[in-house]
Order: sequence, then structure tokens, then C-alpha cells
Amino acid sequence: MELQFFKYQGTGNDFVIIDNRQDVFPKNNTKLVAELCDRRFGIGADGLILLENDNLSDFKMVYFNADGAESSMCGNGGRCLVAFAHYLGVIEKETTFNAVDGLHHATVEGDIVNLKMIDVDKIHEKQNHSFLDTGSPHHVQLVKELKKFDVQKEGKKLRYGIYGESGSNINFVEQKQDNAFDVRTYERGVEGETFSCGTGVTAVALAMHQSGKTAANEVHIHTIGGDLTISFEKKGGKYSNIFLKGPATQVFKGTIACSI
Ligand SMILES: N[C@H](CCC[C@H](N)C(=O)O)C(=O)O
Repeated sequence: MELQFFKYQGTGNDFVIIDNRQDVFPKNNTKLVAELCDRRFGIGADGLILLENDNLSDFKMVYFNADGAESSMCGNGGRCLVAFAHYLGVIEKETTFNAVDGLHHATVEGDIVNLKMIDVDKIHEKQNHSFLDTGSPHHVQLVKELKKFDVQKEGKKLRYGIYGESGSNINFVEQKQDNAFDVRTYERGVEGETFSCGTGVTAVALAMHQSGKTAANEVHIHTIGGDLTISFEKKGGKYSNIFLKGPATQVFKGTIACSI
């Protein structure tokens, strides 16, 4: 069978996106998803996203990591899916869609998508790191000389070490200005460093605010793949009105033969 797909990237976090409104994609075929994401034998991506019909909202997002398993929320993937829905004409300039962690509001202006993330009311502050869930679990740790840091080695150690079977995404951070940070992320389910991680940079912004490293409620984060802005409010110990803003671009589209 010929499968039509679209390739998107949001600050270098890249995704195979499929219009599955006819509900034909075999969602339980982990092997097929991993093959489509394979950078040598398939299309190549950090994850695969299905756009589906939804009776509660404009559309539904189903997210799979590159390992083929369905996963928790993907911030950059959510931004790319909004851009795709706009490209298809499913939405105009704003939307509410349904994802694994609930309903998300978003707006799209050109190739900039501004995505509302879930509220965060618990940030676990430890001696040298923080842990929080922004739709996906994230470890946040300040390091010196981030550019030279061995993200693969240290990220893998933490992901399989202190976070047990379910693991966590691991974010290493260097503060550049009061409201600006560089971030590199080891992503669970990709099992390697990605060029950016949307729920990850959101976690970094909130953890840096909670720990007093910044007093700003709009934080600029530079990743290998580009720049993202996270804005938020803190009321009574809870973070809300959290927005992840940045570019989301269609790179190419195509068809691929697969036995489904
Ligand atoms: N790898 C993550 C999901 C994708 C997160 C990332 N791509 C993002 O943009 O938020 C996890 O398994 O928790």
C-alpha cells in the first residue's frame, strides 16, 4: 500500500505526520512506526504524529516516539500538527485540539505557532536538578560549558538510572542572560539527543523561574535547532497560561510503500 505522509520540523525536532481522519493507519503496529522513523531505512524522524477526527474539538493528536511506542505529549509535535491542520484547511488561525494530556488551544501566524501547554502545579526541586511534568516528564539540570557537555552519555545514564522503567527526558541547561538559556535535551523514546524538545524547554523555563534563576515570565530558549519562547503566569504556587511559541515548517511530502 502507498502511504501519503508529510514531513515537518519545529526547531529541528522532526516528525512524520499522517492525515488519519479516515482512521486507516495501524496504530498498534509499533514495528511499522519505528521503520517509518528510521533515518536509514525509512523516512527518518524523532516521532510520528496522526491527525484524527475528534468529536470534542477541531482534531485529535496521536503521538509516537521514534521507537514506535505511543507516548506522552510532544510540544514541538503539537505545534507542527497545528501548522499541518492549517495547511489542510481544517482550521483557520486558531484552534482547540485534543491530545493525550487534554485539550490544547493554539494560534498560527505564518510559520509561527503558539501552543498552550497544560498547567503545572508541582516542581520537585532536588539538590542539583528539578523534575516536573509538562505533558511529558522532564529532568532539568544546570551545567557549565553546555556546548562541550556529553549529553548522550550523561543523558542516557540519568534516563535509565534514577527514573526507573518509565524513564524521563533529560534537559541540560546553561544560563546566558536573566531571561535566556541554552538547552540540550536527551529524549526518552528517541534514546538520543534531539535538536530541541518542546515540553523540555517548557520544563526548563518553569524550573528556572521556580528556583529563582529568572524572575521573568517570558523566557527565551536557544536549542541546536532554533529558538523558542515560553511565557507563563504563576499564581498560588501553580503555573498556568503556559505558552510555547516558535516556528513549525513543512519540509517535504511524499508517499512510501508499506505493507499495511
Ligand atoms: N520523547 C518525549 C515525547 C516527545 C517530547 C518532545 N519531542 C517535545 O517536543 O515535547 C517523551 O517520550 O516523553
